[in-house]
Amino acid sequence: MSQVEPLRQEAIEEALAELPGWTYADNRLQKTYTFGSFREAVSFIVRIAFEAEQLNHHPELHNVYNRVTLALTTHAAGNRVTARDVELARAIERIAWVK
Ligand SMILES: C[C@H](O)[C@H](O)[C@H]1CNC2=NC(N)=NC(=O)C2=N1
Repeated sequence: MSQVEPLRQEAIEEALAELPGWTYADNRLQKTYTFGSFREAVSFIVRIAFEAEQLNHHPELHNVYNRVTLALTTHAAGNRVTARDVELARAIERIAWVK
């Protein structure tokens, strides 16, 4: 399936141009979101969980109080960034804007 092929560096950079705050490092797309409270941060995580299940693609999640750090990579592509990670990052951006 083409979606599980690793993206070329140029494709990753193109995608990142439309994903403010996201970076590419260690074969992952990463971003840290900061909220007003722990409750908001956990709410964000729960909404991501539903989206991840819909997409059948799951982020690595790390939470400290009001911060949530996400790392996206595709296990099925040998832990490389694929179009599925870009799709999930876009979905997460939409979720982050809905308060
Ligand atoms: C069977 C199922 O499609 C796979 O296990 C899915 C589930 N979620 C996944 N999430 C991520 N991040 N990478 C995967 O390769 C992946 N594979």
